[in-house]
Formats: sequence, structure tokens, C-alpha cells
Amino acid sequence: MENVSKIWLGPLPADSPYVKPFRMYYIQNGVEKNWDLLKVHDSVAIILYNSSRQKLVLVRQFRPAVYHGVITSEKGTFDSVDLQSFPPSIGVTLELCAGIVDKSKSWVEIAREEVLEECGYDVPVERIEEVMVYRSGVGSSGAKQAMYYCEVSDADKANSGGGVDDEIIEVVELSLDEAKRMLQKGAVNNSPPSCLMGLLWFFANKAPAAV
Ligand SMILES: Nc1nc(=O)c2ncn([C@@H]3O[C@H](COP(=O)(O)OP(=O)(O)O[C@H]4O[C@H](CO)[C@@H](O)[C@H](O)[C@H]4O)[C@@H](O)[C@H]3O)c2[nH]1
Ligand SMILES: [Mg+2]
Repeated sequence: MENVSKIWLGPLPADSPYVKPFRMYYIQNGVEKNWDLLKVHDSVAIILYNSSRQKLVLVRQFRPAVYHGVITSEKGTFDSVDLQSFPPSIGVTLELCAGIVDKSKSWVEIAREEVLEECGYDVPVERIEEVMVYRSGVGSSGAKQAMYYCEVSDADKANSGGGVDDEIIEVVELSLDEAKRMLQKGAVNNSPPSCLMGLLWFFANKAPAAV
């Protein structure tokens, strides 16, 4: 996953299927204003708990946007970045299983497919419970994300996961103690808020009583 050998930036092609930039104009309190924003896909994220192993099932992956964000926070610019000083590992995240809504299928069906493709568990949609729906990137995209919860067992395991096509995704099992320590210590390196919120929701609503 961290075997990234060269990184560079270029302008965004106008036909990107993932990100479309706009400037929105509006009049508020009689004053004309504008806001620069991005149209991106809505998405689903799934809190997965394997009750056979008593483990939360998360995914690790190299995130170009996070690599870029870490470097510009630390260095101020992405110019002349070298992989020695800034290894690709600084752009690796721990996240909930998640995926973009880019097909004409129901949201829960897309969640079902992501659970199978990324984590290898084959579950029917009836076992996937909606947790909450919220907006991410409120200053930049306002995209919708629906969060789900699904309890799985070793009997549901159909493949080793890892994603489809050229995705490189590592499935990570966290014990409940490990997940709790991560939250308590704030040692959340690079996890998005959706993952942290999903773990907190799990401890508030689903974790076995002794934890
Ligand atoms: N985004 C993008 N840009 C490209 O240029 C780009 N080029 C290729 N791709 C391909 O698109 C697919 C995207 O993968 P997923 O459907 O699994 O979606 P996620 O990347 O997991 O993103 C979700 O979950 C995140 C965690 O909650 C949230 O933050 C996101 O908002 C949310 O969408 C992969 O096959 C990837 O190779 C790009 N994808
Ligand atoms: Mg994904």
C-alpha cells in the first residue's frame, strides 16, 4: 500500500468524474456574495462489528488528499516534496468501510456491496441498520453521507476483502480495548470524523456491556 514511488500535482481536468469545482453567487441581506465549492459524490460508511471475534472491522488505505493535507499543514506548500522527508505512510488512514454513491442502486445496497468488496463479508441488506445521515465538508462540498451499522460473524466471511479494480485496501480488526484507547488518547492518526463518530456511536449504543 505504501509502495508509492513518485508523487506530483497537476490541474484538475474539467471532465473529472469525482470532483467538479464551481463558484456559487447569492445575495444575502441585500449583499452579493460568492462561495467556491466542489461537487463530489455522496457516500455511505458502515460501522462493522465482528461478534465472533469481538472486533471492529476498519480499513487502512493511502489517501492522496490526506497526504496533500498533511504536507501543506506542515510545510505550507506541496512544492518540491520528496518522499524521503515525507514518506507515503503519512497519508495512510484508518477508516470505516465506505464508498461513493455513483450507481443507480439503493444506498443500503451500495453499503452492502462496499462491505463485501472492501471487508469480505457477504450480508443481506436486512442486516444493515441506518445510524444517521449528515453533511461532510460543509465549507467545500456539503456532500451527504449515510452511516450504517452491521454486525457480522466469521460465518459471513466470503473473501478477504481489499477492494475492487486497482483499490489497495487493508482490512484491520481492532479489539474494543484498542478502539477505546485510540479514542481516549486522541491517537487517531488521520481517521476522518465519520470514523471517530462511528466508533463513539458504537460504544454508546452497541458495545457489549462489559466494555
Ligand atoms: N475520490 C476519488 N477521486 C479520484 O480522483 C479517484 N480516482 C479513482 N477513484 C476511485 O473511486 C473509488 C472510490 O472508492 P470508494 O467508493 O470506496 O469511496 P471512498 O474513497 O472510500 O470514499 C468515501 O468514504 C470516505 C470515508 O468515509 C469519505 O471521506 C468519502 O467522502 C466517501 O466518498 C475507488 O475505486 C477509487 O480508486 C477516485 N476517487
Ligand atoms: Mg472506500
